[in-house]
Amino acid sequence: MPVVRRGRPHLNLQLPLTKLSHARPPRISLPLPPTSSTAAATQFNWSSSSAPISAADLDKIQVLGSGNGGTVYKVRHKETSEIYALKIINDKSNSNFRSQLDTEMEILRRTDSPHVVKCHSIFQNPSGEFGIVMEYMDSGTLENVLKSEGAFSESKVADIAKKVLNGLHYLHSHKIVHLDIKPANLLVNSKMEVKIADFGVSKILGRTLDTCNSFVGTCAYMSPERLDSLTYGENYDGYAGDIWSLGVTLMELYMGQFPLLPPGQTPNWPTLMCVICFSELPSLPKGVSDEFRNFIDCCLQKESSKRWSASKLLSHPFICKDSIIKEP
Ligand SMILES: Nc1ncnc2c1ncn2[C@@H]1O[C@H](COP(=O)(O)OP(=O)(O)OP(=O)(O)O)[C@@H](O)[C@H]1O
Repeated sequence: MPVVRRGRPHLNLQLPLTKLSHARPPRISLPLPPTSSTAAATQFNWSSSSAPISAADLDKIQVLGSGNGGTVYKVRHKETSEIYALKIINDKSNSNFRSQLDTEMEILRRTDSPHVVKCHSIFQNPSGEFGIVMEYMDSGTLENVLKSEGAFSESKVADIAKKVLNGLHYLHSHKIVHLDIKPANLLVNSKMEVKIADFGVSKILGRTLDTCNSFVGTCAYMSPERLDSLTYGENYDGYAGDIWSLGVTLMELYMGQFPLLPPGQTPNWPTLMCVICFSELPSLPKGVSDEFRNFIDCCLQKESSKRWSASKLLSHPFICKDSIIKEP
């Protein structure tokens, strides 16, 4: 793969528009079961062992990273020696923050898919901090793998696409929209499993055809209808928004750099807006298969209704063509 990852722009943009802040979103009404009280969040446990995991059961080994939501540690269970990732979140006692945190925890509680990072337990410390005990993904994020190993081959991108699409199909069929699909939110392990993580801005929709109106997520991966609410209106199809973000993500994995801007160009709001909403999108370089090119076209349709759904994309020849592309 000749593409070298050069001058990748910083993608977590700080925008002057309050609507596009990467911070947790404004309060949203969600059709959640009655679990949003602190008592409900105090202790949840999914592990097969009967005893719930709490902070006292875990030794911190190292910090894995920190984001807007909190700090993630690699931890070891004192009794079983099992390794987990523990996300510690301070309850900021802010209703918007708390509402979205409840959603994130509710999604983690509800989901059980090999393509979504597994949550084993959620607890709350007496100090008010929340702890989310997740499966540990030992190769980190796809963003980090890209940084350290460079661009992926087409067949690897197809494999990743299939895994992420399975995860999105699972989420979408459970009426969950992720809203922040990007390499930094896709975790990998040494078995080459790829799992969707970080539901910090996600939503649970009441009905399949519900639309979204939250303006959070990482804007470089946002679809035209999310970026340009003046033209497209305030409501959008969050499912189709996730498919757009997947298309940008897969192009980035193949090209080794953020694909919608020339190498080295720092993304800023007007440039992204021009490229994503008003210009012809940059395409994949020469040499890729027709199936790959067509797959990306199906994801990056500017009109959201023309984008393929996750379930339809799972039958696209790019995903089902193991026999066509062979690793050298
Ligand atoms: N289950 C996990 N296994 C291994 N590493 C993880 C796991 N979850 C998170 N990490 C690491 O911790 C980092 C921080 O994750 P976190 O979800 O808190 O924030 P983020 O995605 O970077 O930011 P934000 O929440 O602001 O979007 C990730 O970038 C990743 O490197």
